[in-house]
Amino acid sequence: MDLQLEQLRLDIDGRQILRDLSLQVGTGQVVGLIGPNGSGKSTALRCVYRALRPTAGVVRIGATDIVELSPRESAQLVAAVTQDATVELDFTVEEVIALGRAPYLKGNQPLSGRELELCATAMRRLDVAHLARRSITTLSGGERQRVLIARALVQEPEVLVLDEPTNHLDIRHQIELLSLLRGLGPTVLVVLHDLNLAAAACDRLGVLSDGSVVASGTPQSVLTEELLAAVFGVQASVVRHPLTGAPQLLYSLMDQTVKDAL
Ligand SMILES: Nc1ncnc2c1ncn2[C@@H]1O[C@H](COP(=O)(O)OP(=O)(O)OP(=O)(O)O)[C@@H](O)[C@H]1O
Repeated sequence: MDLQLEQLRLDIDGRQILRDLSLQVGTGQVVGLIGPNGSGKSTALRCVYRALRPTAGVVRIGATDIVELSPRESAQLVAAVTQDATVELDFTVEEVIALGRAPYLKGNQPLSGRELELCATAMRRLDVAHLARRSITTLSGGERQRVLIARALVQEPEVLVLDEPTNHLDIRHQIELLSLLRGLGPTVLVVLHDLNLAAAACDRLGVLSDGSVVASGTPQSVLTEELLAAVFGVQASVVRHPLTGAPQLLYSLMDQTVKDAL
């Protein structure tokens, strides 16, 4: 199903954090949300997984306004991998991943054979099968991140939102994760800071600045030297990846000549 953010506005303590934010993610597409620190990326995602209710505007999945859904219905449609997910309880990795099925289970109903296979497949895809019996509290940041993504996959959502999922991951796992997102099935909205990885992994990008989408489209159309200067305040040269043709950015460190040019 497609995901639509329609004219979202969010005010906190009299300050507009999101202003008329509109963005569309087509069914099965991977759309990257990029923008400087504090531009509203995490806040926009929070509106999608209902941690925040916008002051105005609508988030739709297919034809459904998500505020009309029960928490269980919503958890069947949207899975979120967030920065602030805390897993303090002393659960094993396989128990944490199995929790992804909670929106479908009643009471203490055990997982079916199909659900156990789903968990095993997600563990293999995220390279955490060897950690199955370990306590989640003993994992490294990157291992833990991969477990939380496996749990989100097990949820079989229509829409998957991820907030900087490559944080903590080494470069191999960053590339593996972003490659995985592309063939996954659900509609994906992902916040990324690494613009080169965003260009490689996403069908489209939405650029946030000061709570609004200031540009959206293919990475090629969005990642221009002018936009990078105007929105991020950096001077970058845009070249083509020699194998894929995706835009890739080469940055210059800021000496006075560069600062003067911006
Ligand atoms: N609960 C809150 N109370 C007050 N201000 C908030 C709250 N949540 C977010 N903000 C402010 O809203 C703005 C957008 O925050 P948000 O976390 O969405 O930005 P971001 O684009 O995800 O930033 P980053 O790249 O640094 O993670 C920031 O200025 C932040 O300080």
